[in-house]
Amino acid sequence: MTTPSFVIGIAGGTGAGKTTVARLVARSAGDSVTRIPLDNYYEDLSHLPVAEREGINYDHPSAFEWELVREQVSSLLDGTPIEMPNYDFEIHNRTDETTRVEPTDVVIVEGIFALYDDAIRDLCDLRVYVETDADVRILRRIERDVIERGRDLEGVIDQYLSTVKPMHEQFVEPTKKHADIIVPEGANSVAVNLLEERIRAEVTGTAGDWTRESIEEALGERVAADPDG
Ligand SMILES: Nc1ncnc2c1ncn2[C@@H]1O[C@H](COP(=O)(O)OP(=O)(O)O)[C@@H](O)[C@H]1O
Ligand SMILES: Nc1ccn([C@@H]2O[C@H](COP(=O)(O)O)[C@@H](O)[C@H]2O)c(=O)n1
Repeated sequence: MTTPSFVIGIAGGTGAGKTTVARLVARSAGDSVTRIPLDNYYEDLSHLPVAEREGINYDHPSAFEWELVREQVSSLLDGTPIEMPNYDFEIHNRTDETTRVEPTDVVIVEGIFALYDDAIRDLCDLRVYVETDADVRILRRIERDVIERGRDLEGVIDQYLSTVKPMHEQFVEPTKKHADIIVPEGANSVAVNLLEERIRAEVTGTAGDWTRESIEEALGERVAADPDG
């Protein structure tokens, strides 16, 4: 394993296709990639009855245990395994089990707020925002929440209008400005192939960042010095 790992943050609205992109990209790199879904880091709400947990705003940044996210991503980058929490959407809480995650060459942090927290964003080497129209996202979400997350149609619509949509506009969408790459629609084969290529280069040690010297070499001409450098 290379140390430090290469960290990719994949953000975007609910239903945009973040998980799909992360899974497709991770699939091609096998054991060299670890996926850290931010959903696993919703605050532990065991002290609240289920009925009260149903009413929580899960689209506000304060719903997440950021300290634990920072601590666990940093541990992986230091080469230390973590016990990642597991989340159950049907009971709106973590389960009693955790998943042991070993450090790997590439770590993908994925979730609506993957580009929100300054510290997590700073740990990312590549920041991706998956952008999909709101109407497509809500249609995808209705299907997924009813089939996979034990929700009913009325509940999904109420939640969308009361919290998901306004929080997306206030907190999620503005993080797009931090992205290096914007991926349209989710499973976009061109974007997924490019990300796979980049991961392959990281894993095989053939990736490189532009430096003034390498830009000059590529362009065959002198470039202005970086005022910060
Ligand atoms: N390009 C695409 N075209 C059609 N459906 C897609 C595409 N990308 C993702 N999906 C589907 O959209 C749904 C939501 O995707 P998911 O990755 O779970 O979104 P997110 O993690 O952003 O909430 C899934 O059923 C997924 O298969
Ligand atoms: N108990 C919960 C926790 C979260 N949500 C919703 O999940 C969405 C984020 O997950 P995506 O896979 O869609 O990115 C977020 O919009 C929360 O509203 C929930 O419904 N219940």
